[in-house]
Amino acid sequence: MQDALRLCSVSKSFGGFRALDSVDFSVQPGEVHALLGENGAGKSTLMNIACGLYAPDEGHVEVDGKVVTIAGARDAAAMGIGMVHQHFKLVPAFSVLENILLFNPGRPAAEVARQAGEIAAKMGFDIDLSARAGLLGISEQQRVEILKVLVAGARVIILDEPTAVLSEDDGRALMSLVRGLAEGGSAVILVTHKLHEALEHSDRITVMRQGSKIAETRPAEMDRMRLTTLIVGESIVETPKPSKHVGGTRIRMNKLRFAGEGGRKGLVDVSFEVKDGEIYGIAGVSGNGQNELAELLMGLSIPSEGSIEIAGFGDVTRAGPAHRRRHGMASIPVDRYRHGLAGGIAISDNYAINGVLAGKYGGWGWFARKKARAAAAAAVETFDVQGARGTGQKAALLSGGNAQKLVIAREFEGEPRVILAHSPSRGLDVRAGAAVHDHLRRARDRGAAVILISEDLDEVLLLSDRIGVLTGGRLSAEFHAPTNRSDVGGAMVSHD
Ligand SMILES: Nc1ncnc2c1ncn2[C@@H]1O[C@H](COP(=O)(O)OP(=O)(O)OP(=O)(O)O)[C@@H](O)[C@H]1O
Repeated sequence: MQDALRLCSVSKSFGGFRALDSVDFSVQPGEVHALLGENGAGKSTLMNIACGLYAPDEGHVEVDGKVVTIAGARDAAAMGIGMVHQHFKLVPAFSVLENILLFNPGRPAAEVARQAGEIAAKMGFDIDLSARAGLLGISEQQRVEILKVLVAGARVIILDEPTAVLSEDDGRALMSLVRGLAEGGSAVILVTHKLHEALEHSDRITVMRQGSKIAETRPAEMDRMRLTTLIVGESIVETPKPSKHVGGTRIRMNKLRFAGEGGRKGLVDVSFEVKDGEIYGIAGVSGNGQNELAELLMGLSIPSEGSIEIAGFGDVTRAGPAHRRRHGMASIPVDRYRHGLAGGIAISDNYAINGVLAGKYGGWGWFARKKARAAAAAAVETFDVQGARGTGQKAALLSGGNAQKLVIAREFEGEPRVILAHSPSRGLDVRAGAAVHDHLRRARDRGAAVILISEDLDEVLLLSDRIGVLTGGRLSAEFHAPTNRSDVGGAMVSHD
C-alpha cells in the first residue's frame, strides 16, 4: 500500500548539533505508527519536519508518493497533515467553533459548523460548539484540537504525547479514538513515552536514539522489557522503597478552602500533614482540585479559608513563592514552561535563579555569572540535562524532558526541607522518570517532606508512604503504603 506520508533520509542540524541523522519514517492509511525514543532523541524535530515547521537540511518528504516541500503549518494542512501538539493551542476566550474557524480560514462559518458537528457526532464527541474553549476540561480541549485538524481535512494525524495530560480513563478513551481514526482510513502517528500505548495500540513501532532511527518493529515482536532496552539501552524496573525513618510533622494543611474559577471544583476543607522523611502522594482523576492545591502550596494563590504551616517557620498561608523558597520549600510544577522556566534566557541563568535570590553568587556581575555558569554546568551533568549547545543555550530550545530535568536540578539544589512535585515524570522517558523518582526518594531519605501530586496512579503507588485521594475538591480517603491499587483506584472514582 502507498504511504500517506514518508520522510526519506531526513537530517537536521541546529548550529553544529545534528538533531536528526538520515532518518526514514513512514505511515500508511489505516495504520497507527508509534514513535518512541528517549528525551532529546529527535522525535519532535522529526514531526516538525513532517508538519512543515522545519525544512530538512538533507533528505525529502513525500505525501501520497509525491515529493513535496511543506512550507509551513498551513501548507501541511492543505496537504492533509495535521498535528495535535502537547501544549494545546486553543484561544481560551474564543468559542469552540471560533477556534475551529481560526484553523480553517476562508471557509464559510455555517459550513464549518455543520462539518464540525458531523465529525463530532461520528467520533462520539459530546462538544458544544458555542462553549468557551477556556472553560473546557483538558480532555475536551484535546478533542477540540483533534476536531480542528479533522475539519481541516487531515488524513495524516500526528499526536504528540496525547495522553500525558489525561487521566487513565480519558487516556483509554483517546486510544480507542485513535483506533477509530485509523479504521476510518487516517494514518496516525503516535509520539509517546508510554510503552503500553505503543505495545497495545499501535501497528508499528519506530524507536529513535540520539537523532537516529535504531529500530522499526511490530508490537507482536516486542515486550515492555525489550522495548525499554531499545529506547534507553538498558532494562529499568522500578520497585517501591518505603521510608526507613519518618520524623515529626513538617508541613500541615489545615481545612483549606478555595473556590474554583469558571466552574472548576476548587477545594473543600482539605487537611493533611506530611512528616519529615515521608512522601505523601495525592492521587485523583485530573480536575478534582490538584491544580488548585498545587497553586496554594506554591504560594501562587491564597486560600479563602484554612492555613498552611511549616514547622519551624509557622504560618505561610499568605506568603508568596519567594518567601516559601527561603523557608526551604521547593516545587516542581506541572507546567514547566509556565511556572518552571524562563524560556528566553540561558539554561545556566534558569539554573542560577535560586542561588541569585539567595545571594549565593554575591552579585550579578561578571564574576558571579562565571560562578553561576560553573554551578549550572555541574548540575546539568549530574541531572543529565541534554542540551544541544551547552548551558548558554536558551531553555526554550531544550526538548520537553530535558526542560523538566533542568527544573528538577535547580529545585533540588539547596537540599529543600519540603518538596512539592506535581506530575514530576510527565513527558520523561523511562530512564529519566526513574531518575526523578530516585531523586525524590533520596530527598525523602535525607529527611525532606515530599508532597507528590500525580494523576498517574502507578507513580503515586510506587513512591508514596501515605496516599490521600482527592475527589471533587475533598480529600476523601487516606491509605498507608503498601496498599492495593484497586482500593485507591476505587476511592478515586467514588463521588461526594
Ligand atoms: N530549535 C532548536 N534549536 C536548537 N536545538 C534544538 C532545537 N530544537 C530541538 N533542539 C535540540 O534537538 C534535540 C532533539 O530535540 P527533540 O525536541 O526533537 O527531542 P524529543 O525526542 O522530542 O524529546 P522529548 O521526548 O524530551 O520531547 C534536543 O537536544 C534539543 O535540545
